[in-house]
Amino acid sequence: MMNLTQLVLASHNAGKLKELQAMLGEAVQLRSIGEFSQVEPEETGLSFVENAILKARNAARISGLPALADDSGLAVDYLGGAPGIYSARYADGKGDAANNAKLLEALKDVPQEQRGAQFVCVLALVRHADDPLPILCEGLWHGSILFAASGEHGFGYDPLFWVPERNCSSADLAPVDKNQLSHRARAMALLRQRLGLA
Ligand SMILES: O=P(O)(O)OP(=O)(O)OP(=O)(O)OC[C@H]1O[C@@H](n2cnc3c(O)ncnc32)[C@H](O)[C@@H]1O
Ligand SMILES: [Mg+2]
Repeated sequence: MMNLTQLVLASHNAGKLKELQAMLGEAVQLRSIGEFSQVEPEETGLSFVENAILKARNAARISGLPALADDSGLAVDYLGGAPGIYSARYADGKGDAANNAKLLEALKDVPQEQRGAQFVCVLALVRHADDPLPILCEGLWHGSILFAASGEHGFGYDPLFWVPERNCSSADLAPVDKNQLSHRARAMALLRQRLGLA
C-alpha cells in the first residue's frame, strides 16, 4: 500500500466526515469531495460493497487523489433487512427526520422482541479511479429500534437505534463513545490494520 497522508472522502455526509476523521487521527488528512464537486453520484449498486466502490472511484476520478468511501445503512430484521442500501432514500430523499418517521410508523405495532436491527458500514479505499484491487472493510453494529426518538448526538437513524451494551440510544452516546462501538468504528479498525496504522 502506498504511503497515505491525504485521502479524499467520497461522501457528502458531514456526520461521516467528522466520525471518520476522528477515528483516523492526525496521520491521515481526510478532504471532503465537496471541495471538488457538489454532484453526488447515483448509487446504482445492489450492495453496500458495490456502492462504496462506485463512490470511491468517482471521487478519485474527480479529485485525482486516493479516495475512501463509506456506504452504510440500517438493516431492520422485521423488514427483511430494509431499508438497507436504501437507508438514505427510505422516505424518497426527504431527509433524516422523514426517514425516522417512516421507520417508526412501519414498526409501530411490532413488539420489542421483534425490533432487532443492525447498522452496516462498508469502507472502500481506491488508490486511483481504476484501481483493480480496492481495499474493502466491513463493520456491523447490533441493536434494536426504539419506539420513539432519543438523544441529540450523531446523525441519521441514531435517535432510533438502541445500543444494548450501553442501555441508551446511539444518539445519547457521546461522540467518542459512538466512535468506539459503531459499525463505522469496526470497519475503520480493520482499515487501519490494513494500512498499517493500527
Ligand atoms: O453517500 P454519502 O454521500 O456518503 O452520504 P449518505 O448520507 O447518502 O450515505 P449512504 O448513501 O451511505 O446512506 C447511509 C444512510 O444510513 C444512515 N446511517 C449510516 N450510518 C449511520 C450512523 O452512524 N448513524 C445513523 N445513521 C446512519 C444515514 O443517515 C443514511 O440515511
Ligand atoms: Mg449516499
